[in-house]
Amino acid sequence: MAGDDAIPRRPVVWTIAGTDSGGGAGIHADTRALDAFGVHGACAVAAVTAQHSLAVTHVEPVSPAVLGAQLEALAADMPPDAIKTGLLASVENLRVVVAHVRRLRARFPDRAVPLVVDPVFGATTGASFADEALRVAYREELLPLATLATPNVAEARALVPSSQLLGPEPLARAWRAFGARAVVVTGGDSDRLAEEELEQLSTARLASRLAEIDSRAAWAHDWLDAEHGQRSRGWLASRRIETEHDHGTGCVFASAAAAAMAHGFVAADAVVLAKMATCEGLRNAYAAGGGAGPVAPRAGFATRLANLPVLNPLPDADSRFAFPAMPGHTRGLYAIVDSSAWVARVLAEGVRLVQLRVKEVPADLLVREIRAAVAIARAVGATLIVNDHWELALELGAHGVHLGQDDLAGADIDALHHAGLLLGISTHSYWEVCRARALRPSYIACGPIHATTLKQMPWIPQGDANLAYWCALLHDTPVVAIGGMDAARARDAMRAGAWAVAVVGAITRSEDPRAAIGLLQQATASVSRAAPGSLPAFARTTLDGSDTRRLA
Ligand SMILES: Cc1ncc(COP(=O)(O)OP(=O)(O)O)c(N)n1
Ligand SMILES: Cc1ncsc1CCOP(=O)(O)O
Repeated sequence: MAGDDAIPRRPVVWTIAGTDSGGGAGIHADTRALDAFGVHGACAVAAVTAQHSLAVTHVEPVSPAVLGAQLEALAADMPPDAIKTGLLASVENLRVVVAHVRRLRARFPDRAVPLVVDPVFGATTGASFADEALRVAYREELLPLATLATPNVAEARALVPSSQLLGPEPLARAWRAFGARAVVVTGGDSDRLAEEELEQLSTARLASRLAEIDSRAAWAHDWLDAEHGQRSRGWLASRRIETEHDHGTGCVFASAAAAAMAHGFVAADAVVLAKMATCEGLRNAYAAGGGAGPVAPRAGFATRLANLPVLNPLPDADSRFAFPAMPGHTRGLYAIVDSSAWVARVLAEGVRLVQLRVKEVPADLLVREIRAAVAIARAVGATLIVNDHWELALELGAHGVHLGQDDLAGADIDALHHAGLLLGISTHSYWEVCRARALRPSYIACGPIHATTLKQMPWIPQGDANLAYWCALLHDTPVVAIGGMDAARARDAMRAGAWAVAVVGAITRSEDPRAAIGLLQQATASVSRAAPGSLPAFARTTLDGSDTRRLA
């Protein structure tokens, strides 16, 4: 039957996994996660299990012919926007999946057909689902096709020889070497004191090590290692949700990531959304049977700030930073200019938040420019932010620093914090927002909101809907909107909830900068935020993960 044009087509996700007679894990958990993302879940049963909340009593793979028939039926009418594999239970079934993924990718060369591999080698209740032959087949045949693999620490170790003492970081590296494009090792915070370590610790060190373990235990950590033009690596941490009902957590997490990929997100962003959905699922988990009840994700998971993880290079989730709040007079127009002369010009028009963004000038000129800009801004009580050059900003007395994601690793965040500088950080997507939030900056810049001609960027413009979403989600941090702004767009951005609107070209490339500044000031002054009517359930992707050309 032809589709109704008024009803949007939902992305299709195939889950190829096992049934759970108890309704907690496997395909049942997958379906709950897929529903929460508004995708259509189709399923191919690879194995049937008899289980309840306390034990698995029987596991039987379906025949390769039965699995193949289901996949062929799906391929004929509802080809996938993403695939997730769970319990496959036999080498033969794994090979059926491999053949189908290869065939689909050959049939749709223009899209990635993302594959999320959730290796199910055993149940939390103790049953083993995999022998050595199946583990080898995962390593050699399925993982080389994976867009994302989501093992827990035990599963990750099961494929890596002599890995019993390896932590999530080297394990993820090893799995990427097997061919998985991105890996998240879940539950990587099982930071128990190993006996060897116990023997070596002095009494004084033991107390602080135990305190460290205790504070980490309040957080659930997963190690992310992904690449999509940029490398995103680090500990994704969210506050642990106390519940005994966590059956199906791994299935929900992996299916949620597949659903996010079906919406076009790259792996790093998909993993953040998956963690948010899993957190929501744990909040909403319930009892069914005598053991752990099922995790129950639901729509709206990505609108709750408490579900948003932070992304840190170290597994210490409690940020030791809290950068100063933006002064009240910085609300509204944020001019970005490339010389101290321009700083003087915009401040003369009444602008009170200005960024000096100077690229590629000799070091002595840079020092002169920053020093002059600081003096001009201080003379009129305006706030001067320096882009990139954090050491000079510190040394020469700027009010703050703006850093891009690529600048974060090289900057001495402790020194900036200690000196009481304002800190702004650029973000363009979920994982970047998580990384920025780990530092509790003074503001988070979201961009590009509209297409910009200032520089080439890989990101799809976010638009006002994303901006409104970010402003609502990040309600504890001022959001600065940037990218392709003019007066009308600046007003819309303020209505969407932005603290300030950053503008480059509409000022510095204007034929009449004075008039342009006047219009921008009017547009950003005392605009009240629109009532949050229909905010999106989650932000639209800014890096199209379904586009194989970008991923290559
Ligand atoms: C307010 C604001 N937002 C974003 C940027 C961009 O910074 P960055 O990502 O470091 O890119 P460059 O400006 O260095 O090209 C900014 N400067 N200011
Ligand atoms: C640096 C930067 N980061 C995101 S968009 C952008 C460019 C903003 O310039 P313009 O206001 O001219 O579009």
